[in-house]
Amino acid sequence: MAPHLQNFFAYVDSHQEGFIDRLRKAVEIPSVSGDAAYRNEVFRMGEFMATELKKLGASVQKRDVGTQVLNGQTIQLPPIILSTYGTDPTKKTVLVYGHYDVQPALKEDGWNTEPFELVEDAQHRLNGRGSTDDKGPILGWLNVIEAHQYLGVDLPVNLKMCFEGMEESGSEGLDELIIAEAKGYFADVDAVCISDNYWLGTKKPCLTYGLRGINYFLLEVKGPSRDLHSGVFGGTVHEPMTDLTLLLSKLVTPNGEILIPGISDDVAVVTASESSTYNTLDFEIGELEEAVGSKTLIHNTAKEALMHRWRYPSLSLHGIEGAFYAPGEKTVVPAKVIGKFSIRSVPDMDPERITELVTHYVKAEFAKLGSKNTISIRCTHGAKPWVATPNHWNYVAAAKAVKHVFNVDPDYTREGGSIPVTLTFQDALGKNVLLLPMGRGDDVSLGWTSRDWFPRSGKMLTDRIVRASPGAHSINEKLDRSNYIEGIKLLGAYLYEIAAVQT
Ligand SMILES: C[C@H](N)C(=O)N[C@@H](Cc1c[nH]cn1)C(=O)O
Ligand SMILES: [Zn+2]
Ligand SMILES: [Zn+2]
Repeated sequence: MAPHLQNFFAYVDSHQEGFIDRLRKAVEIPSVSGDAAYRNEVFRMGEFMATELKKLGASVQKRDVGTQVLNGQTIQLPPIILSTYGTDPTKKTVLVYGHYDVQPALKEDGWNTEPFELVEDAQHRLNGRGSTDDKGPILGWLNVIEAHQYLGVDLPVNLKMCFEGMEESGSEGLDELIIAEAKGYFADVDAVCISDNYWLGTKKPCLTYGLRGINYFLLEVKGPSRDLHSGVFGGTVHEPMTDLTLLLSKLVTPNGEILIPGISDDVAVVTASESSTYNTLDFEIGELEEAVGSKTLIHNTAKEALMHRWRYPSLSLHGIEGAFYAPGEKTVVPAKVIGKFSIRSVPDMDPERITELVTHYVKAEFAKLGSKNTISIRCTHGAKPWVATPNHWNYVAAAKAVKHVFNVDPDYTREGGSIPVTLTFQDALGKNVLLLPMGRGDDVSLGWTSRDWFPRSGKMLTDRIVRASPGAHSINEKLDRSNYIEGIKLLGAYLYEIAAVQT
């Protein structure tokens, strides 16, 4: 290995605590983008990123992208941070993207530790909301810059950084900014790297070349003007919950088959070459069971399961706002309920077509009920699916970096989640996009959001939590210390390989 990389790796190894401290400060800011009550915290996190970048000597622009309506209020969108480190025209320019907002988290959801405190446990897991998604990875880039400054070595490439505070809530404002700046701020970008996903399993690194899209729906059923007593009014009114649960049951079968006519018409057919890519993956069905924390998988083989995670659409029911869920036996008839569900889409599905099909179907099914309640359905945010060809020099460089750090060749994976901006970068800038994950597959496995699932049994709740896997959007999100530290090395090594690779 080249001496500059050896020195860089040694520096990272011996400065772990400082890097963890930076992550600790970031996790302590509850930058939840999906709740208006936390909007100041998202701004505070944006300020934290800007300050850290300026301290490292990077130039920083905080771009205001306007307002949004959330929880019935019009509120300011958090800034998009555009930062530049190095402007040497003889070097390649790499654009890195990540997000500084997080999913919601409450201790009473079943977290073992305070979600907005970074707590290292006996297995050297750094627990805390945003540790892996996506504060650890974005700070990884800053740590790479800091290490080079201390070593007195220039970065081998110019870095452009784009950090947003709305990724978990539809990336509002970002597409427009990228399109507007494609020939401006982003004009000299040679390749794009996003570290905001996870290894397939827990041991082997991967490079990711595909994501599913998402259409998120709110289905509201309204009836009485106020909540009612079921003893007084039960049997006399059309109950919104009855209508809603029936409609939700018409969306998907327990085997995951989506019931909306026409929804799968545009799904790309599996070619023989695509099918063969699943045969070489280092992944067992048992790993998925372990990640899920139960033996409740729909499919029997790893190949089938991964295909349904990566390249077929899925429909998930997320929750019902307005429904009674607290402990106790309240005999309420909720007056208005909002069902929440989303469809993960794949090539060649189109978000607008999906919304059309869903809206038409839900309204037609509602009409069959003969209910006098009213419904409204809307898609709150959408993202298109994305697939790249992983033989580009961007991927070649990343594979070499993986080899330097982990001494293995990476797996090539797709991902079931969504990062709305990926396709925009690819299309608007016309550049290759690589996903280079830092965290492990079990950072993201869904643990039980126990408050909703086991609302009435404290005992059962505890039993479940003990067995639950950690989760990026669920309880006990974590980033293993070694993934953070080796991940910093990986990001740095990637920049060296980008500088060296033939284009
Ligand atoms: C893969 C990425 N780290 C992620 O978690 N993306 C989210 C994006 C999203 C969309 N609606 C809400 N969040 C995801 O795939 O759920
Ligand atoms: Zn993320
Ligand atoms: Zn996320």
